[in-house]
Amino acid sequence: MNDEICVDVRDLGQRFGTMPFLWRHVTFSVRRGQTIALCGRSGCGKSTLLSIVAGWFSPTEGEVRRPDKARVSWVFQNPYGAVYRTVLDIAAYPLITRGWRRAEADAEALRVLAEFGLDELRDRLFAELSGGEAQRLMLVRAINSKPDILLVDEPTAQLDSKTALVVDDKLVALAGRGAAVLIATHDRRTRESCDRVIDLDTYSVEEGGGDEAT
Ligand SMILES: Nc1ncnc2c1ncn2[C@@H]1O[C@H](COP(=O)(O)OP(=O)(O)OP(=O)(O)O)[C@@H](O)[C@H]1O
Repeated sequence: MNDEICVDVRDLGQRFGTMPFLWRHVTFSVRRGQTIALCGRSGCGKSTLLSIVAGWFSPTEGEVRRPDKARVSWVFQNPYGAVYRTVLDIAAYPLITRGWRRAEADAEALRVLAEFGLDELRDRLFAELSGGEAQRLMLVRAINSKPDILLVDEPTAQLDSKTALVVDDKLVALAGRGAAVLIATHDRRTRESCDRVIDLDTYSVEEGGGDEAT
């Protein structure tokens, strides 16, 4: 696995209208294999930064560089769409779009669903899932799209602590398979599982996860 830079954030600043800047001069890069936690109080702009990295809108200042053809996948707090499709359909879909045959895609999707404790829900409609189940399903879908860059917003917010640990482990494992992973989180354990913590409140960077950056 190479350690190519997948996300290169240079001197980023964001404000909405005449509001004060959420943050300015934010600079960091994420290599394949790295996990980064974005932290800070509610409203400090974690989701906004993820959206800019995803390319959904241009920042007020600075730029985000990504390698050409990098595959970006995201798991956001409120997953829209797919409400009347089944769990298995949603999990298998990214494999089918990558050229897998239906039966093989279903088998692989079921395998990953089982890792997240969701295989018994295979025939449920998305609309019938709890918040935590829906969040985990969107994570399975993102993993099955084999992203170079995975952006995740509050992956453990709606989960019990045991399930949250499983999700933290999966995110680290995905990075281990060569993805650059950025996670917006309030969860101390998620933060501790990451290689680096970026605190958007104070805008500071801490290597090695763990203690709160001050
Ligand atoms: N398109 C927009 N127009 C105006 N204001 C916005 C827009 N998007 C976000 N904001 C504001 O920018 C601030 C940062 O929002 P954001 O959702 O990024 O915060 P967050 O750190 O992810 O919060 P939380 O931890 O509660 O999810 C908030 O005050 C929000 O209301």
